[in-house]
Amino acid sequence: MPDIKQEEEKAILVALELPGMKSDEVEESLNELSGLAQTAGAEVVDMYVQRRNRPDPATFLGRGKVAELAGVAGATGADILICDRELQPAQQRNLEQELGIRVIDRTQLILDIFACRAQTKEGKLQVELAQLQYMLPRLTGLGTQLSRLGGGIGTRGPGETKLEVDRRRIRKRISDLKKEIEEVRRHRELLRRGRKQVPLPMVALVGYTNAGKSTLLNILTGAEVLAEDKLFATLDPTVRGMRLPDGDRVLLADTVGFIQNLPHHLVAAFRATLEEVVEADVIIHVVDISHPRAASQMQAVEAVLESLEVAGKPRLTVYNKADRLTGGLPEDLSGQDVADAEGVMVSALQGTGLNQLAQQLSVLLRKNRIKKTFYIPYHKSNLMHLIHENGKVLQAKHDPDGVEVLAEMGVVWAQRLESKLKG
Ligand SMILES: Nc1nc2c(ncn2[C@@H]2O[C@H](COP(=O)(O)OP(=O)(O)OP(=O)(O)O)[C@@H](O)[C@H]2O)c(=O)[nH]1
Ligand SMILES: [Mg+2]
Repeated sequence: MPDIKQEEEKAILVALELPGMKSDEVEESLNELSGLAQTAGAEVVDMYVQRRNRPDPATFLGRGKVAELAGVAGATGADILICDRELQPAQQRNLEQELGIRVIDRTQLILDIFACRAQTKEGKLQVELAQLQYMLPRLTGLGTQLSRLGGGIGTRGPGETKLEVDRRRIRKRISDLKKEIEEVRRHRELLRRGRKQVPLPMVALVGYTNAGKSTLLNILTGAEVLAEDKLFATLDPTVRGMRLPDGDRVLLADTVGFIQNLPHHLVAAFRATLEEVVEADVIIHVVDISHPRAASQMQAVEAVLESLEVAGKPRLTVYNKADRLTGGLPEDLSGQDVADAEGVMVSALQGTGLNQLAQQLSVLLRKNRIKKTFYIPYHKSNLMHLIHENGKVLQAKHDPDGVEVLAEMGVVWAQRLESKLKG
């Protein structure tokens, strides 16, 4: 088949170092942006960090830097400038005007990657929704997102009327998309309920993008999820069964990778993809222990887990890519950090440490499953579903007012049931 791929776009990357930021963190974030740009198919021709007290309200970067970049853009034949921070619509427009090339920010870049990678219907709908929501407030005045890319004569953008039509169309599409997503979600909810009939514990693999979650899922379950050295290889959740050494079966769910500075509305858009995490009984946090910024990646993941309100769930930390640890632990991670977290070292690639992983998972599940007797009065018998969905009934004794149930279920659910019985 002929290769019809377009020539790679040439990209210049810029970041601002504002007061209070650490140089090496700005640098690392810029490197990550470079990885994202390459994932999106761009060739990075230059990277800049500018120190400033605050972003220039009109052009984000300072005057001098803008002039310098205009020269660089000409000399390198760059097509696009990517900023490692969310740009105001006006800043974006002004920069484009002054540089004469396309300007986007980290959010748009991530959205672009998501757009290329989403496989399922739900994933695609979510990406489109996030893109439109991002675009809507940016549709203002001269030179809009929809029209300004023409170049040359006639690039002055549509008049207000056309703009209003565009806005209305986009709002309509947004509301249609929301309905469609709701539809798909209901369907997934049914699937999930189906899974709960078989009361298997759900274990969610979470972690920074590229940590090796999909590779781990594949080797543990024999699945064939695309795993590659690109950021955001996985956008759609995959769930597979896995048998633990003691015979227990669990469901293992792969999830979308997290990343630093992932804008809030993006996290919201992908909430559905993260439902597996919210629903999970146990969370496995996969860490790329060979990454120089392993500790700050762990913190970024922690922050997302907190925002999903699942930070308190039973947790296992898996330090992956142990095969690449030739020179000791990454610089920002102390041995103590590793020792403190309940964790296990593995190499998903070479298949080492997997037995310990399975064993620790068994222990964790046992520890967090308890047998307990509840008295459920008939007027609260709707609460029985909590047991049926999240555990099993071992014995039941009826009397005129209710039923005494001996149940085996996860601690989390047992606590929830108890508080509902009291309240
Ligand atoms: N050396 C080494 N490489 C690994 C290991 N596990 C995964 N990788 C590589 O790391 C890269 C990313 O792996 P994935 O499994 O796609 O990572 P992921 O966490 O699913 O990434 P996203 O879906 O993008 O969030 C791939 O090139 C893997 O081959 C490991 O134990 N050792
Ligand atoms: Mg993956």
